[in-house]
Parts: sequence; C-alpha cells; structure tokens
Amino acid sequence: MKFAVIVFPGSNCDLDMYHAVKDELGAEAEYVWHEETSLAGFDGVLLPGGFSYGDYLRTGAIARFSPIMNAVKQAAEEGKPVLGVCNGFQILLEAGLLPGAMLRNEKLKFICAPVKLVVENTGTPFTAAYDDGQEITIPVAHGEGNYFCDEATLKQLKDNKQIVFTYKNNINGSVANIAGITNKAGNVLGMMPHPERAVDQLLGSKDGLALFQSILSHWREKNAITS
Ligand SMILES: NC(=O)CC[C@H](N)C(=O)O
Repeated sequence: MKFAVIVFPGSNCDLDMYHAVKDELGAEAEYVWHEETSLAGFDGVLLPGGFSYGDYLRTGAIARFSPIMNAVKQAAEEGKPVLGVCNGFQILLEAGLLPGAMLRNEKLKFICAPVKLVVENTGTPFTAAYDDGQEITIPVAHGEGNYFCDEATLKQLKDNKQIVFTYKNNINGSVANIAGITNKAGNVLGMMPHPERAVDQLLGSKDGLALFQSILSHWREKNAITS
C-alpha cells in the first residue's frame, strides 16, 4: 500500500506522518507537494498537521485552494482512505470534505498534552483494530480544536455513526466532546489528536499505531492481498 503525505507550506508534522507509515507500519510512502495536481498511483492520502499558510485567514482556509486539493477530493470520491490530522482535519473541514468548522479552543490557549480518547466506532477503515469503547492515549497540539457544528449536523453525525473519537474529558469546548469524525461514506477521517505521534512506546504511547494498521488491513482485504 502506498501513501501520499501531502506537504503544504507550513506543514510541520509531515515527517512524523511519513515515519509512522513508512518505518513503523512498513508501508510505502511519498511526500507530495501541494502544488501537484495528481495522486495517481497512491492508495491512501494523509494530510498532516501544522500551520499551513501560517493559519491565516482561518486554519486551513487558504490551503483548501491548493492545487492538490482537487486530487484529494477525487481520491475521497473514489473511496480511498483520506486521513487529516489536526491542521489536516482543519483543511478537510474548509474544503467541505467533512461537515462543521473549527473554532479557537474555549480557553483561547494552545493545548499540547497527551489526552485520553474513547473509540466510538470501530466499523471504519481507520478503527477496526481497536475495541468498541476502548480508551486510548494520543497527544494533541492545537490552538483551534474546538469543533463546532449545528444541531442538525450533529444529529446526522450521530445517526450515521460518523463520530469516531471523543475526548474522555472535553479539553477544548468541542460539541459533543468530538475529537474525530468521518464523512458519511466513512473513508475520510479528520481528527485533532495526532496518532502519528503515538506509534512507539518511546513517545509515551503506541495507541496510534492501530489506526494505521487498520487502514492497511482494510486495504489488503479490499484488494484481496493475503501476504
Ligand atoms: N499541530 C497542528 O496541526 C496545529 C494545528 C493548528 N494550526 C492549530 O494550532 O490549531
């Protein structure tokens, strides 16, 4: 399986993401600069964290116009797994690939800490290797992680089981403790916590590794690869 790690001006978690899938998961990976227009030959797309375009005008608001975003949309429509972490999640929201919007953290402070998450849905390509209701520890590092959506959208998210991760304790004011959601089809996941920073016990937790293993297993099953 070959992953594209999209690099925007201001990305700063691209190396961590590359390390997670290449060295820890053992898959193929390549960096793709945001000015590229094609993702042909890639089986999965990873939008890493950071401060694309310095977080002006809103987080992700400029990056969503990057040329590569049309190819990201196409990959999503083709059913390929698309994962946006932190700034990647913010870009997916601005691009309309996921519903809702991100506000500044309730207490207006940047939060950088390991947090406890609850796995709410294991029926996705990203979470099959977890147990339902499992508590995992994954670090966050964001100033704008306060997820917001209106009540009608929240109802849809709940009805379609699109809420995949919640914070055990609400750290930033997010509606319904939301830490990560998928699109309706389930192949696009946005999450504020950084699974790529939790792939080795040396980093304090390896609870993020199962997310990448889930993607790989799902891809192997879909493509009937047994070895
Ligand atoms: N680690 C990150 O991706 C930072 C996210 C974002 N730019 C924020 O501070 O909200």
